[in-house]
Amino acid sequence: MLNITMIGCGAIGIGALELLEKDPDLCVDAVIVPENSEELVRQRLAGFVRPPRVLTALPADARPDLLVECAGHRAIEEHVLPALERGIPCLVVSVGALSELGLAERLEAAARRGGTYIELLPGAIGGIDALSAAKVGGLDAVLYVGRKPASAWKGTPAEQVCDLDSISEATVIFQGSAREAASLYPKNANVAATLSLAGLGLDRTEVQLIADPHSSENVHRVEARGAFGGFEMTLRGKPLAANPKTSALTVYSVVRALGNHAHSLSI
Ligand SMILES: NC(=O)C1=CN([C@@H]2O[C@H](COP(=O)(O)OP(=O)(O)OC[C@H]3O[C@@H](n4cnc5c(N)ncnc54)[C@H](OP(=O)(O)O)[C@@H]3O)[C@@H](O)[C@H]2O)C=CC1
Ligand SMILES: O=C([O-])CC(=O)C(=O)O
Repeated sequence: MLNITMIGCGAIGIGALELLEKDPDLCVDAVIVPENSEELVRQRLAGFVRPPRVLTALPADARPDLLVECAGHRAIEEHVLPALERGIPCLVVSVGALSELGLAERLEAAARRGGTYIELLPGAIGGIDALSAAKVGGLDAVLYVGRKPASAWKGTPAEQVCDLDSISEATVIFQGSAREAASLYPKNANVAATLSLAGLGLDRTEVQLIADPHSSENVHRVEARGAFGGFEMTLRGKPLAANPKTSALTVYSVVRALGNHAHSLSI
């Protein structure tokens, strides 16, 4: 049985914990959350058959088989980097954080020093296997179009581009490189960053972001061309009720990745 520590217990964390309870090969033994939400999370987990311990940091003597991050960019600095240094393998869902200059290299160096590895999860997007395989042969162009309900862009620079409450048509709120997209829209940068890391990098991956008052889904479209040929993919993700900015597929991606580490046959 794999012993897992999870960082963060919000929309993705709770969703994943509910599904993982049914897997006899996995045990989420502890969740790490900020100090001020410790009690609330303990209450949320009270109904679980095997409620994980709620902690604010990984104890010095803890040695989980895997640490899975479902928390946010700050948690990578606070928890993932030190865990890698200690030799604990880490799975990361806040891939957008790796758009920060130098962070990917620091994570890689920490994992090398710890003799372990860090795995970036596909989360809300699919086709990462095909894109990163295509990269081996050489990619010419990658375009990512992210379309979300207008309300999902509240609290972002999209508010300066249009009136999100009154637009009647789908409106392009950003067009540029994945690097610019990540700096302007850090909380929506996970898919763009994942595609960039798998493919052409942050500067050569083109991004278009759309606020769509008629959409109730997070729609991710990817087009790629290269020596392999080409592919076009549209993924229409249902948002999680607990956090509409996050697609439900992200929860399933976490559960799949953990299962793949525990089961004898994986795909
Ligand atoms: N790769 C992908 O495709 C996707 C990635 N994501 C990323 O996944 C992450 C989680 O998303 P989601 O669950 O929807 O977000 P939520 O806001 O619902 O949950 C985040 C949880 O992490 C906790 N947390 C925040 N900072 C820290 C920290 N430093 N240490 C420990 N716990 C912390 C929060 O606690 P508190 O409530 O106290 O702040 C909360 O419990 C986000 O970074 C998001 O950007 C999301 C969607 C897709
Ligand atoms: O659809 C999602 O879950 C999240 C998303 O677009 C992103 O963070 O890039």
